[in-house]
Amino acid sequence: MSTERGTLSIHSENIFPIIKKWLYSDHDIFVRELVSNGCDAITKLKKLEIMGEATLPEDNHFQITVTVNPEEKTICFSDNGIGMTAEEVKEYINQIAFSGAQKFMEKYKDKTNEDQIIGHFGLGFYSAFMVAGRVSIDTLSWQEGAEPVHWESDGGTEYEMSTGTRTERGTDITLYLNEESYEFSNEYRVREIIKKYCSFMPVEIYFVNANAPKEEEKEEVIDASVNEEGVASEDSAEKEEKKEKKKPEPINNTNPLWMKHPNDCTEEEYKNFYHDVFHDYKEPLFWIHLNMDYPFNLKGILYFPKINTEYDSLEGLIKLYSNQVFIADNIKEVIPEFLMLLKGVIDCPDLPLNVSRSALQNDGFVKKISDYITKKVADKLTGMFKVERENYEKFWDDISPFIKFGCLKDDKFREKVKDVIIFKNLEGKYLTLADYIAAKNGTKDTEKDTAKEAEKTDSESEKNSNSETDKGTESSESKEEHVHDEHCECGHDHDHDEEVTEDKKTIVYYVTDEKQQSQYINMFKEAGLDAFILTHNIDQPFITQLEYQDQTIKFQRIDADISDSFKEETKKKDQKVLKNNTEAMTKLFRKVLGKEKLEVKVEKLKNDKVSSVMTLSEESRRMQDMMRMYSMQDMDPNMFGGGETLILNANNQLVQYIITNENSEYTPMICEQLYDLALLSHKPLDPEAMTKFIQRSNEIMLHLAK
Ligand SMILES: Nc1ncnc2c1ncn2[C@@H]1O[C@H](COP(=O)(O)OP(=O)(O)OP(=O)(O)O)[C@@H](O)[C@H]1O
Repeated sequence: MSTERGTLSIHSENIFPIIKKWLYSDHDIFVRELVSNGCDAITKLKKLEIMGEATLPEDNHFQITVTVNPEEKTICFSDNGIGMTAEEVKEYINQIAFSGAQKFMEKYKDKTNEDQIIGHFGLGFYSAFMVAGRVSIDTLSWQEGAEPVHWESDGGTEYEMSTGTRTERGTDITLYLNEESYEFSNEYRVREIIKKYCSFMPVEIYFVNANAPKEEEKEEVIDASVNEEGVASEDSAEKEEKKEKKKPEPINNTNPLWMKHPNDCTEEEYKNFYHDVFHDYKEPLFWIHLNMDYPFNLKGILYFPKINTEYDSLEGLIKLYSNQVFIADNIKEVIPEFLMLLKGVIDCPDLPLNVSRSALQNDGFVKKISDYITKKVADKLTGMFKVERENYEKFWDDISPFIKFGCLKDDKFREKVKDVIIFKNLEGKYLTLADYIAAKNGTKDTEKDTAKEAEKTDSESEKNSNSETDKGTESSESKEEHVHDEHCECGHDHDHDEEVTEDKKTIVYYVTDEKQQSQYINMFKEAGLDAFILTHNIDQPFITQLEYQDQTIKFQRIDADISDSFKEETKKKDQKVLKNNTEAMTKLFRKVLGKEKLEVKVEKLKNDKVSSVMTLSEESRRMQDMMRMYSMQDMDPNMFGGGETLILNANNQLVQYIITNENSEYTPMICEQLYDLALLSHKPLDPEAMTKFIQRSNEIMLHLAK
């Protein structure tokens, strides 16, 4: 073939700077594009062989080799795939590749947000010009009698084509790097990029540094130094064996775990894969192997990481692949937001990744994928609740933040998991809300209902709780919704549209800080009452949602009020005395403490060891919490009604003392101490109050010593 020069079929001379600008943020993507092209070329030839059109030599071994040459500042992508004839180079490179690039540019030139281009897919071969001033192709088609072709272009609109020198089937793409892109001839940089994008590509990838000393040379150097010291060199058999061992290894894993059938994967493999991919030294709690081929193709593994510690950020990592080619991390259009707390891989070859993110948001197909993933996670959880309750409870503290987050974010998910949400009680046992209400109301019927319901939901989910192969999801979903319509998870016999007045609501008590609220916890235990431990930040919005969903329940922190169970039954006569005492003590405490608005109440509590208790109404506390969250501390919490009440126990000796000795010299000191003690078991004292409390405590001891 004589040398042929031509003009590429693009109309804009300025295409390069524009494309470079667009791709500035991730220049390294050209590696993925060129390795993928090699992969495609090999896949095409494999297909031809299967179809009986191509015959390959017996020792054929498909592979891609990436060679960097730091001295010459080049990087070369070599494959032994289908190759191209001169005609094909003209068609595929001169026309298709360049027109693809032009289309890309036309589509995005007016967009100002780089984020809108997802993964920059569809740029292919052209992306080489992002980093190279000159690119050459050396290719030999698989077809018999084909002539090798050499093509090159310096990134303008001109190209040159001539007969090449390649003697083996396949294609070499050589990039002569721009000065600002020399990093891409650095071994470690390129290894890192290949690792990022190509770790799981389906063809073996080898890496070569053309400037590194050859293995034999290295060995000779070692041998020479050993001999100088008079040590006998190894015999040739041993050398051969070593050479065998040193055979180059591919740098990728062509058969990642998610591509295997779930039944063929061992627990150890799942764990190893997790450690390798996510570099998390902790063990994952459990995982879901997604394996679906109808109505869309999706494979993947989702891991539930251990996220219990306060210091861990609640941020997961979901890697998205298309046919084993890495696309991007955490694409929130595909993965439901609340599942971003998980770690995992999703491989979905059908995803339309060459469109903008905003288009993905409205893409029905993407929505289906997202729904499918949500459903699988919900199925796994309901399955575990039913079949592996012990494990489920063991993992609960770790997984509950993300489940609650999911309930807040996703109605469908909440519908599916609402009956398998459990709460730790004061004894450290895990109950559902229905269990708690049933125990409180003295009925056990609802427990049966919940179990039945979970059973129904579960029987529709896959049998194998760790691995599922799915064939359509629609029918089971609609059935599930039907089940939930019939039963209400709250455990009440009622119509949900009915307005329930505040006093008729079932109160669900909870603790937010076991140490701080220990005095109340003890009182609760003594009175045979139960409460849930809800210590996570997410719990507050979560219980607000539960109350909204079920108007018959009301969550109340255990220090919000003094339950009737703590009080002695009082006769009419006693009540009058208590009322008078309350009036007197209110006056006294307001005066001593200088708190004009302080609410004081004298009650007869069963436990006479308890002297004073502080309560803060649930509404006021939630309001204060909210103000704290939005940094509105400067506002006066009393503007929402204060809500703090000091309860004095008329059965306690100390309280009796101040009631009968209002004018004693010790009374003011005792009042202050009782107030601080009550406050202490309710919330931490501010620094000034704490200093005073310590001083006063010392004074009291001094009085004792005298
Ligand atoms: N290594 C190769 N071996 C054989 N043919 C190749 C090779 N690289 C590119 N081609 C041919 O050039 C064409 C254009 O490549 P290009 O990468 O621009 O687009 P693409 O691979 O078709 O799509 P994509 O944009 O998804 O990468 C390919 O379709 C293929 O026919």
